[in-house]
Amino acid sequence: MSTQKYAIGVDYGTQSGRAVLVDLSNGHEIADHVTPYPHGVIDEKLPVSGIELGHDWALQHPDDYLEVLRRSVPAVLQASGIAAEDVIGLGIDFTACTMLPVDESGTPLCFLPEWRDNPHGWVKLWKHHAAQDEADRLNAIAAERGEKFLPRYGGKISSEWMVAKVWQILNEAPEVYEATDLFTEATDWVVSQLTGQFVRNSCTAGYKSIWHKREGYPSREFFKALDPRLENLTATKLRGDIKPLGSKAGELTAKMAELTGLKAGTAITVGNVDAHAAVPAVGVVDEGKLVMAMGTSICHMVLGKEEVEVEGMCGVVEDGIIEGYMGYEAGQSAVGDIFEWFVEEAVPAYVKEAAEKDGVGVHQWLTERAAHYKPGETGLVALDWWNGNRSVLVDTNLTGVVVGYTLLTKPEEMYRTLLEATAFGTRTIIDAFHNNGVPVHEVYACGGLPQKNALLMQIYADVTNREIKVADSKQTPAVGAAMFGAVAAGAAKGGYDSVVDAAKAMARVREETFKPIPENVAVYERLYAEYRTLHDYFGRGANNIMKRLKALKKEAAR
Ligand SMILES: Nc1ncnc2c1ncn2[C@@H]1O[C@H](COP(=O)(O)OP(=O)(O)O)[C@@H](O)[C@H]1O
Ligand SMILES: O=C(CO)[C@@H](O)[C@@H](O)COP(=O)(O)O
Repeated sequence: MSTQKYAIGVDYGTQSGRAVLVDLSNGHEIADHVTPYPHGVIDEKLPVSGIELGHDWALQHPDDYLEVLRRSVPAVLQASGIAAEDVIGLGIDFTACTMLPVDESGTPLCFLPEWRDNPHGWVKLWKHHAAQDEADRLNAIAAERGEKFLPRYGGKISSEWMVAKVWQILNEAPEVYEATDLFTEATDWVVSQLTGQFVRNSCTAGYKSIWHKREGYPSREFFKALDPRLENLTATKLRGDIKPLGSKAGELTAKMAELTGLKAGTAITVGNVDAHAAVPAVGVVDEGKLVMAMGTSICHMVLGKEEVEVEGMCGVVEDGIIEGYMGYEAGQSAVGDIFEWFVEEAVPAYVKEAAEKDGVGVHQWLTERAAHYKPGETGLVALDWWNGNRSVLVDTNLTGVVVGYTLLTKPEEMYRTLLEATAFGTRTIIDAFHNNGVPVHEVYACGGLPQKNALLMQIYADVTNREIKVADSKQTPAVGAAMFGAVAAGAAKGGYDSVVDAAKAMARVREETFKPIPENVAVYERLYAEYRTLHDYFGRGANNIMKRLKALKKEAAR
């Protein structure tokens, strides 16, 4: 056994899961391994039965999560050559609210033949948006009752979150609701598979299940007002101990030790959310610094001392990110996903052929050409609502808009416009925090996008007029998860006693930063004003055309 100690972080993203083995003395990533989910995002048909899913559905297969443990954990152990006894802790982070129904033995209902062909027996992925009716009703009832929790969630509970999703199950498949012993976040379920015991984590409970450190869940009366059948939800199907981030959920079972190659008894920390785990991994453990986890979507995280109200934020949770601070979260529900839509669905054949001929990906081909344009030169501006608007409008029924097309518009101009639109979405969020008592002085970026697209990052620096520091890590959330794993192991075992200590030793950002270019900032101020006009016009009820179009579409599909 060496004195040098390590931890493993496993990051469960939207398309894949990845394990990273991290040196606890300096945060260096010794080995990483990605397992694409065999079933990916299930949004058209159920596996096996081929049963068609409704509009706005997004499911996953829980065995895909175990597959990541089966493949990626042994792979990082093997690649690193580190002895299993020197890996003292493991932490996971996940997309959220990604939830599933399980029976008394903790088995996902979709594993059981009697529920396999019912879409409600499966994991509902964070971006499952088919519980909007329930979310709308929940928000109306909470507002009418003057529920104190509502302002903590920016005035609206999202259809992506636990209660809306549970209520959808109850409404559409009461038999599945009945057969469910627990509704659990996927992050808590995977931890329970590792340790053999079920504990919830305070982060997802706080941000996604309306739980409060001092006040607990909303009252039974509130749930009864939603639906009498939900009156006892929190004491029954949402029951379970809720432990703070970094605490030990349990130890690795012998069965899981065999499956992963780790030692039985390795400390396993409670589950965490991907974006939240990334915050200490870039060294942010105090106020004024906003962290963007940039991938298919963006989560924006910032710490504060006071609890204040910010329009449309996803939530403020005490100790929700770092102990001793109010953790604020906001987000954009599609960013990389919009660029991917463009590349997959809207690019002419000549672009794909040219990219192939040049031996580069379509994103890169478009980006190289888009970089030749100055801000404003495309004559275009867009609203980034391809997957609704998470912050600050909190409305999944909003859709995308591009203004300014002409017969001369080029694909690279459209691509640049989409990059800019997402930057304007982020600017709206930063302004909402900064102008309402949660100052944002510095911006940090992590996730896949900062590594993939420097033009995008420069646009973000120019649009937000803030310098952006980028994580010096390919897998920031996983490194954060490993840090929490090291905290669960504790300093006596070679880990850390707090995540602040872990961050001091292990967090890293690159030296090179993206600095705002004054002449770009000036033009983007003007373009941003145009964006805000469109944003308020289409997003705040002056013209509900997006909703009318969606309603027509639904009617036509019937
Ligand atoms: N060169 C690029 N420029 C901009 N976006 C890109 C580029 N290459 C891939 N993407 C986008 O990156 C997203 C994936 O980001 P990543 O951080 O790897 O995933 P995840 O959010 O699942 O963790 C996809 O939505 C894809 O469209
Ligand atoms: O909503 C949250 C966190 O609160 C994320 O899990 C969700 O946006 C998915 O993130 P990714 O785009 O997969 O990184």
